[in-house]
Amino acid sequence: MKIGFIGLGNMAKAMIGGMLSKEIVRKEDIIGSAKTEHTLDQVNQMYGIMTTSDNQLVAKEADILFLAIKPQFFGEVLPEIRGVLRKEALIVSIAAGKTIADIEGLLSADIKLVRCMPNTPALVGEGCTGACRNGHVSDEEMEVCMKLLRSFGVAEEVPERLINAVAGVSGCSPAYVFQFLEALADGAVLAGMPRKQAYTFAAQAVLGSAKLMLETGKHPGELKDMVTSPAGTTIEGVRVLEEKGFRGAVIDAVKASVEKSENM
Ligand SMILES: NC(=O)C1=CN([C@@H]2O[C@H](COP(=O)(O)OP(=O)(O)OC[C@H]3O[C@@H](n4cnc5c(N)ncnc54)[C@H](O)[C@@H]3O)[C@@H](O)[C@H]2O)C=CC1
Ligand SMILES: O=C(O)[C@@H]1CCC=N1
Repeated sequence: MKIGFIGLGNMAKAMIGGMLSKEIVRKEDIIGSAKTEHTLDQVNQMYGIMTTSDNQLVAKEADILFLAIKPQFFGEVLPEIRGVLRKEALIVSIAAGKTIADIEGLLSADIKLVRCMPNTPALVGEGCTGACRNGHVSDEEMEVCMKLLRSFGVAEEVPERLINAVAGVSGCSPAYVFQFLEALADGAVLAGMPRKQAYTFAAQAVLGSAKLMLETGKHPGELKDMVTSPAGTTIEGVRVLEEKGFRGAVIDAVKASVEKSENM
């Protein structure tokens, strides 16, 4: 099975890195195209996959073709590959904001199409992907696609109406988490900790908290209460975050991302 990537940017590299590390596909089975020589050389050297500037070659070869370009370039790139796609190929778009109807409109209503929303932790096998499909993708074909998406993390099928919510909660949120991590570490630096150590402690605290929630299945409020001793140190910090509108700000950030996806 040949896997094609049109676009070899941050998200494609994370997915390819994740797929190869799980040995779900071999590097010989991946071919990718991008715009600049620099990217083509870089990705070829990083992963040993075949790279080319020829989008049509990738589209012709791929059994599963990932559209990993920015949504703004769909109008330019999709008409370029429309004529060479194989009828049985599965097209998988990872673009924010581009609906199944948009993509069918640019390619053909007859294509087998999956629209998904991954995230960059795919690079370390901890991605999170929501995926939906059009009516031409059979259960068996979807399972093959989901297996590929699961090679770099959690992947679940969702109705298309929830794809923008997936973008908000997991596609975009690594950026919010990194903002939080940077700030958390700054707080530790303010208290005298060396910066490198502060990043390790901040990241491990977030990793451990996420794992604790996933593995215990406990409500986040209950887990918060387990940290928060009466008249203790944590409640002081919790009070400040509530005063500053931390939770409202996070909800608004997700809402803004969802709305941007809707209006792209
Ligand atoms: N970065 C992220 O965290 C996530 C990105 N996405 C989606 O992934 C897609 C790609 O995003 P990024 O990887 O962040 O962008 P990027 O800017 O890092 O990569 C885009 C790639 O497309 C290539 N490209 C540009 N024009 C091209 C053309 N005409 N033909 C072939 N290749 C061309 C560029 O050379 C580059 O390799 C977007 O549609 C985005 O919505 C989805 C989920 C998360
Ligand atoms: O910012 C973006 O548009 C992309 C899509 C989801 C995450 N990054």
